[in-house]
Amino acid sequence: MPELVFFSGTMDCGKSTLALQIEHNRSAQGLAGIIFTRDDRAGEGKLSSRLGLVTDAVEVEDGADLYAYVVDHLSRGGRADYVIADEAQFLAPEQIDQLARVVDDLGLDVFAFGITTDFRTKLFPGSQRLVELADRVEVLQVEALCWCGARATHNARTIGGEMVVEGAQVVVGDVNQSDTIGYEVLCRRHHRRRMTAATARAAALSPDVLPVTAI
Ligand SMILES: Nc1ncnc2c1ncn2[C@@H]1O[C@H](COP(=O)(O)OP(=O)(O)O)[C@@H](O)[C@H]1O
Ligand SMILES: Cc1cn([C@H]2C[C@H](O)[C@@H](COP(=O)(O)O)O2)c(=O)[nH]c1=O
Repeated sequence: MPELVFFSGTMDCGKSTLALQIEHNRSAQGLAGIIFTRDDRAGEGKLSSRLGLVTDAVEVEDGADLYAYVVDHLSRGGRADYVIADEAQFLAPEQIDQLARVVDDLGLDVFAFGITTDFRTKLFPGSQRLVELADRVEVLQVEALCWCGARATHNARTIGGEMVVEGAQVVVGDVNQSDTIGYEVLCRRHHRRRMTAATARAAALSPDVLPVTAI
């Protein structure tokens, strides 16, 4: 049975790498896929992983109908055995419905990859719709880690290493950006306390927390 699968996790947990591996393994067996993406850090029409691999993809624009795109591709004699959608958190809920229709009406597997929640721990609308519609939600096995060593479950947005909690939901960016707007994955405890690696380091060095020696 064809399925709509949502592979979800924090930033930097290997989602795009897995998308590229699924693409590689299927195309190595002579299957053809359509790859959708939106706002990848590598630029328009790219699906990229931090391991250095990148492939071309169809950039999804506002209002694009993904079901119509696949039907049009097939009716022009193109081949499609499966569909991959990376950065799926940026898709509109209607576009997730269109992907579900690709599964149900065209009989193709759809593999969607994305982060579930934003820097304020709120669901992205596209991810919410995926959780609502997917046949399966798979959490990636590679654990991204918080600076404290615990499993990272949340995404923090940072400016100069300090966590911010206000701003637009969508700001394309990367982890390990200390000077500009960046992101850091944290465990819930440290996300709640707004404690990033930089602020934890600063607190550890602060004279307020140095041990007091009796004179
Ligand atoms: N230099 C490296 N050597 C080995 N693994 C790396 C390296 N850089 C990144 N990775 C792996 O790649 C993962 C990020 O993969 P990526 O597919 O870009 O993540 P996502 O799409 O979930 O944001 C990291 O969690 C890490 O496991
Ligand atoms: C938490 C959060 C992230 N983003 C952006 C930042 C990146 O461009 C992508 C996630 O990409 P990845 O391949 O999973 O690392 O999402 C955002 O726009 N808003 C947020 O709150």
